[in-house]
Amino acid sequence: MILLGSTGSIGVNALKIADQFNLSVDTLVAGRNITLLNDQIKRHNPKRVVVMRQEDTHLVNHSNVRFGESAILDAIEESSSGHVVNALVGFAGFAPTLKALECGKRVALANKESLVVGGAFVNTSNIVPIDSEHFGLWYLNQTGRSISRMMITASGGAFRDWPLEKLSSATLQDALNHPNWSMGQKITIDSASMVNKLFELLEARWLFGEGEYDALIETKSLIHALIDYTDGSTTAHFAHADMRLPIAYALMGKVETPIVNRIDLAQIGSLEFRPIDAARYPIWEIKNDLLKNPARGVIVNAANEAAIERFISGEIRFVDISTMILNAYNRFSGMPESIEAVFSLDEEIRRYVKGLSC
Ligand SMILES: NC(=O)C1=CN([C@@H]2O[C@H](COP(=O)(O)OP(=O)(O)OC[C@H]3O[C@@H](n4cnc5c(N)ncnc54)[C@H](OP(=O)(O)O)[C@@H]3O)[C@@H](O)[C@H]2O)C=CC1
Ligand SMILES: CC(=O)[C@@H](O)[C@H](O)COP(=O)(O)O
Ligand SMILES: [Mn+2]
Repeated sequence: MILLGSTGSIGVNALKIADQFNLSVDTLVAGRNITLLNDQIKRHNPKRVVVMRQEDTHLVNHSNVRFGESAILDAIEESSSGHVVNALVGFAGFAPTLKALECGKRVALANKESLVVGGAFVNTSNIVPIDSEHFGLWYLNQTGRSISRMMITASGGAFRDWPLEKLSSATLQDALNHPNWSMGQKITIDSASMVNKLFELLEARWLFGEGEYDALIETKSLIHALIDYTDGSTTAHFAHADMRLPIAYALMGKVETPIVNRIDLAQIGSLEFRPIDAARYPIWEIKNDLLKNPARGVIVNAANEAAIERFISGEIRFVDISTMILNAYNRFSGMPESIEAVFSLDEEIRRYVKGLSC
């Protein structure tokens, strides 16, 4: 496999599955964590390595090391492996997804931003999602029965139990305190604002087609997806919160050995469900409009990434992230009609959000 983002949360879990099932690792792509990358190189012996910055290349223990965005695209093209795992974070993952598909490779896609910004322009038949909710929907959706609605669950994120009036003082450290999952910084912030769930609804729309999609909070993250059938029954996908399960399926298609322990419901005792409230999660206001106009995902994504950058640098508050996304969403009414337009709209919106005052 060609593993993009090997040193991140998904990348590390993908290599655990590679270890468990003896899968070969052809290419490793990482950002700045060169110490971990060197450990991975020693263990998995890839043919080529790409890192983010030129100044880090001499620190990498490999004879074929390159750096930067275009080196990632070259590595995908050169590799004889037919499998790309895209675990890069953010819009930076979009061009590699396009390149992998263009080269006819199968993409195990954790980088949900690729579908959020460009779902209208990619053929998803060569994409397998690495996302617990979409894995759950896929897992349930093997019956051929007539479906009336697909539901995904949200944990509610770091602030689900905070008094609303305290949210304006939330710090970066507070936002990173996810109740159930251990993940990278950006997606953990997206969970706290509920942007992650908005993205996942779009992701589901592109992967499974038009239909009714919604989300609700399940506070323990033990149920990941539910399917309502036309006959009135509902099925739910339960599994412990561990990404090795979706990753194993995305890498191998079929899994017949235990990946996670089964859930003991008697020990769990109870589950709690809550609706997603727009007073706590203001971006939820645009859910229905966005699902009707999914190509507008690029606006939300660019505004979100630009606002998160400002939040991390201490320039704006956590609550300003949602305000800035809504501002951009209302200001830019257009919809991209090509991949080129996705890239230019992305840039335009980032510039706009960087200039917003709050
Ligand atoms: N974590 C999870 O459980 C889930 C994540 N996802 C999605 O998967 C994607 C990855 O998430 P996650 O693993 O949590 O994120 P992390 O931040 O943990 O990992 C991101 C990875 O990308 C690398 N990277 C970042 N920028 C660059 C760049 N410019 N060039 C090369 N490498 C780069 C990082 O390198 P380094 O660390 O070395 O700097 C790291 O290896 C996101 O889109 C997320 O939404 C989806 C479902 C679940
Ligand atoms: C592990 C995974 O799939 C994440 O996308 C998870 O769903 C994030 O948690 P939230 O439910 O809090 O968004
Ligand atoms: Mn998810």
